[in-house]
Amino acid sequence: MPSHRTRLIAALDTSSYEQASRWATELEGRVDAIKLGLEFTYACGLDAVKKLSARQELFLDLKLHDIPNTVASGLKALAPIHPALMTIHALGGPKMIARSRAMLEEAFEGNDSRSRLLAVTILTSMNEQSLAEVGINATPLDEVVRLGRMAVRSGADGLVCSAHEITALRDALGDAPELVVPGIRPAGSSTDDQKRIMTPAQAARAGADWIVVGRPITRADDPAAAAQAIQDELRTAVP
Ligand SMILES: O=c1ccn([C@@H]2O[C@H](COP(=O)(O)O)[C@@H](O)[C@H]2O)c(=O)[nH]1
Repeated sequence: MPSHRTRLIAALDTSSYEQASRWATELEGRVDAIKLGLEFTYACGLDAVKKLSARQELFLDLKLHDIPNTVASGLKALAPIHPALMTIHALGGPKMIARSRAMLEEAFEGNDSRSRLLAVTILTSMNEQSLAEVGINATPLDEVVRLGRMAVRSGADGLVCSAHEITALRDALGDAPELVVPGIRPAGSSTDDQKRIMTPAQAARAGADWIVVGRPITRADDPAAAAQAIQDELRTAVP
């Protein structure tokens, strides 16, 4: 059983700067980082991302997926925001991942706190059937481990995966890659569009470095209390 602390990231998915700012304020001290993604960034822009992340650690989840030069150049443009974590899609392949990592090393010039590169494996909204729909005839588990090995070998600092794949990824890759885990649902909450889900406690016991929780926090009547309940669950899950 893992002994390290699983940290909580709140996904602030909204197109409203005021709403995101309210959540960030309410959640300060109750979450370990905030995640801003496509909705907020496209609607509010990168200056708003920078402003909102001034007080808290930032996971900038833009899931870049393009040819190697375009993705690496995109990351270079994002580097001045200095997110702790940024995402690209593992399916972009080894050259795209290697160029991205090299670009981050260059942009941060050996700075120990450079942004860390996460490769998204298989989205947690997909199951075996959805993989078959895009022509991948494999289980999510096998596909995540296959992509995870390739991504880490190519330079990813960590992976985005579901909690169901953590044990297999640790067996294959050891403790070093940072595993960031969305698809988290406290017992009894709506699954929404997520398919490969686990509770915060289950993900912590499996060894997640970070869990990502959006709607169970942001749609709660009291987001701060919802986040605190998840932190309490994480703390008691692992002795
Ligand atoms: O495979 C993935 C990759 C990223 N996400 C992101 O995490 C949050 C989850 O939000 P919930 O409201 O808790 O479902 C969301 O921002 C996704 O873009 C993911 O869910 N799965």
